Amino acid sequence: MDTVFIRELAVDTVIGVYDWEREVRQTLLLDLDMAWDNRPAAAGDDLSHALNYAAVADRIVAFLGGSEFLLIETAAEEIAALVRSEFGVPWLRLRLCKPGAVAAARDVGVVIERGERSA
Ligand SMILES: Nc1nc2c(c(=O)[nH]1)N=C([C@H](O)[C@@H](O)CO)CN2
Repeated sequence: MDTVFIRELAVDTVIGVYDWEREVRQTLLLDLDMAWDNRPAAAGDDLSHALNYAAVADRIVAFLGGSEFLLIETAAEEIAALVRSEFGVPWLRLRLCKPGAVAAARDVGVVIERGERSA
């Protein structure tokens, strides 16, 4: 299966378990790989058959930007469910990063895979 991807999508949101984190907005970075058969879009040179990465990115920014999750695990799970249900994506891998959350680390985060990836 082909993929359509998004790299380092930056979204400001309320996220975190500590009291101070409920009072500020922090930037999360998202990498997303989505299984999609790209041949119909290519054959017709037609966006209507493509998985529109701009539409997916806009939806994630709107959803995550308006959310107030405690854990990045929960945010990742909800984003994965939304992308799969609203865009018909059969499989995805989502990496959600919270840069700066651990002072001595460049980055921390989670990676999840959901759905079935056909050959
Ligand atoms: N596995 C996780 N560990 C931690 C999370 C999280 O969302 N998932 N969150 C925090 C705090 O909010 C932290 O980011 C504050 O710096 C700690 N550990």
